[in-house]
Amino acid sequence: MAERIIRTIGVLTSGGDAPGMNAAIRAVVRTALGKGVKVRGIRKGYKGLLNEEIIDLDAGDVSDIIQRGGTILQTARCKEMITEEGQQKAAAICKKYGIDGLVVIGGDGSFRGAQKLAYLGVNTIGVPGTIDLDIDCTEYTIGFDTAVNTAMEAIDKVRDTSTSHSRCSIIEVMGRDAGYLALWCGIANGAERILLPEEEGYDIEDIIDDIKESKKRGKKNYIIINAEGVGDSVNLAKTIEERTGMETRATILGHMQRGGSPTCKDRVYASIMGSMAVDLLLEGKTNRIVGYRHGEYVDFDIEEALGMQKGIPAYQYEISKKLSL
Ligand SMILES: Nc1ncnc2c1ncn2[C@@H]1O[C@H](COP(=O)(O)OP(=O)(O)OP(=O)(O)O)[C@@H](O)[C@H]1O
Ligand SMILES: O=P(O)(O)OC[C@H]1O[C@](O)(CO)[C@@H](O)[C@@H]1O
Ligand SMILES: [Mg+2]
Repeated sequence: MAERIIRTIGVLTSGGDAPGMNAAIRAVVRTALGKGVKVRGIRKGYKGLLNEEIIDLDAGDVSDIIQRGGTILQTARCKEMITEEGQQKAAAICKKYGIDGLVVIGGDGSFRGAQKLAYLGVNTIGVPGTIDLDIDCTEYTIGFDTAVNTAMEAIDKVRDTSTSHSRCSIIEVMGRDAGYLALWCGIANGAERILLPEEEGYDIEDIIDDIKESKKRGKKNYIIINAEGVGDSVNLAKTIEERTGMETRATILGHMQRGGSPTCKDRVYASIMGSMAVDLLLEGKTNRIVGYRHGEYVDFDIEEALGMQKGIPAYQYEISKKLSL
């Protein structure tokens, strides 16, 4: 591919924040500056781009942020960016500010926006930053490791009190459309059940029979990890208590899962991916996302990346069931 001259790179974070986004921003800024390229930070994702909330970023602006959760640039969800007019306005603003390369740190939705900008002539590279782990072309997304560890630790705590009271606990983890957090917590916390948005409903009778059986076997608790996309944890708790006689509580972990200092893994992967995004732009690439596959950092065409459907690995799900006796 022919080299493109990139003089200014813009960077934004979009969609739900994810621990490690700051490490990625830092890597973009310092890699670009190291190559003599100017960096502009765009606040609040596409919303900030459309409102021209654009600042210059220097090496010092990203000091002391690698260990911080959230995103110093802030983030947003922006309906206007989904419209053609919004996309054209966004591309025109990039041109106005001399942004000839843009690094978009976010999830699948954010990449759709990046793709539209690429079609409108702004060179874009996506860096996967989402706690949902729901981008098929990459085995890793920034933030998942921190979020899953945060959820796991919280669930351990709920289990302590659940066991003490011989209760059933339904613990709702994030994931509107993606069940990876639920699956991993289910395995890591040794849950009796995992309810996933990828499945078509669940069999309440089977759960009730299983709880009754487990009570007979003398089990001291019954842990159900429920993904946000399945939801309705409070009503499910009421039904279970009424039908089994086992005291049941629902705990919705909520946004605490998205915060906190990133793990080592999130910091390191974010640093490498952020840096690689700049290298790809400088190599003349556009409309691509960075990924991690089979032990290597790779890049994919956005179209191809978003075309892949990420399902829950059936074998892993089966194992979670086998282990939850
Ligand atoms: N089809 C689309 N075309 C253009 N822009 C889009 C499109 N879909 C989403 N976006 C933009 O990307 C933003 C973020 O998308 P979304 O809310 O799906 O989060 P995400 O990037 O998938 O992250 P996460 O799922 O981790 O929260 C949207 O608010 C919107 O501005
Ligand atoms: O914070 P919001 O906008 O309610 O978004 C919640 C959604 O974002 C995610 O946390 C991903 O960022 C999903 O797991 C969740 O469904
Ligand atoms: Mg998403």
